Amino acid sequence: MLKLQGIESGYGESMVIRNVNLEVRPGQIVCLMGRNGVGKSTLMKSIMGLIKPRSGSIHYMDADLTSSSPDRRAKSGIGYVPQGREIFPQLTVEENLLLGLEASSDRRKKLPDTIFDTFPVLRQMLHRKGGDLSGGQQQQLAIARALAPGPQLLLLDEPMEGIQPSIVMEIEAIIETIKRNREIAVLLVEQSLEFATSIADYYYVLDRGTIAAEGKDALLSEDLVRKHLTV
Ligand SMILES: Nc1ncnc2c1ncn2[C@@H]1O[C@H](COP(=O)(O)OP(=O)(O)OP(=O)(O)O)[C@@H](O)[C@H]1O
Repeated sequence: MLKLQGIESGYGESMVIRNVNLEVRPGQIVCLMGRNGVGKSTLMKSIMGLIKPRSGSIHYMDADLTSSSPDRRAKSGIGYVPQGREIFPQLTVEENLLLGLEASSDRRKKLPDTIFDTFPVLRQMLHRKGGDLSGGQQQQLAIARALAPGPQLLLLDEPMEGIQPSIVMEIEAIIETIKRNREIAVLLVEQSLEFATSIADYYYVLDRGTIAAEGKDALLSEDLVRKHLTV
């Protein structure tokens, strides 16, 4: 459903992503791994159109999105949770969630009830300001906001970063539920090898902007981990 071919992108003079080919199939959980600074977030932003690739193509569900705006990509059914969450701290939880609906293709105005079944804590906090939530609750809000318009593909950039272990488990459980239902595909940037290898249908290891390894083996070889993943 998502296919990147020969993607090159970067900032100003510096090229960060080089010749990346990557695919996500319907219902798959695909993990993108790699050390800090290798370009994982840059690749996610390129998929979302927040950075314009210098070459290569991005296809999603038979459409060529290579030159499309971020808004068009979101309306095509790609949800995005950036690293650092980027919720609106001055807006209430409800207002943050309603903003997520802007990305729906059918102009839906009402939040789906399933959002609150998945994230019950958000129902209790509907009228609190986003900025007053804990880090873990903000992450849940960011994921809920991305799910509200009903995407078929969810891009999650390090959702477990900087949150307490009990919430990590909740977020892992949400990703596991998504995997069980197979209705949404996920491209997940994940630092925890243990979780990534337990959940991934397919993985890519990025090193200095290129794909250094890929596959579907649940267990990554020690050699590969030492070469491309350990600090
Ligand atoms: N806005 C920017 N302007 C210029 N260079 C940037 C910008 N954002 C990131 N970079 C550079 O691009 C390279 C890749 O960064 P990126 O954030 O994509 O890596 P990452 O793999 O996601 O790392 P991390 O796990 O630390 O988030 C780094 O060298 C970084 O310094």
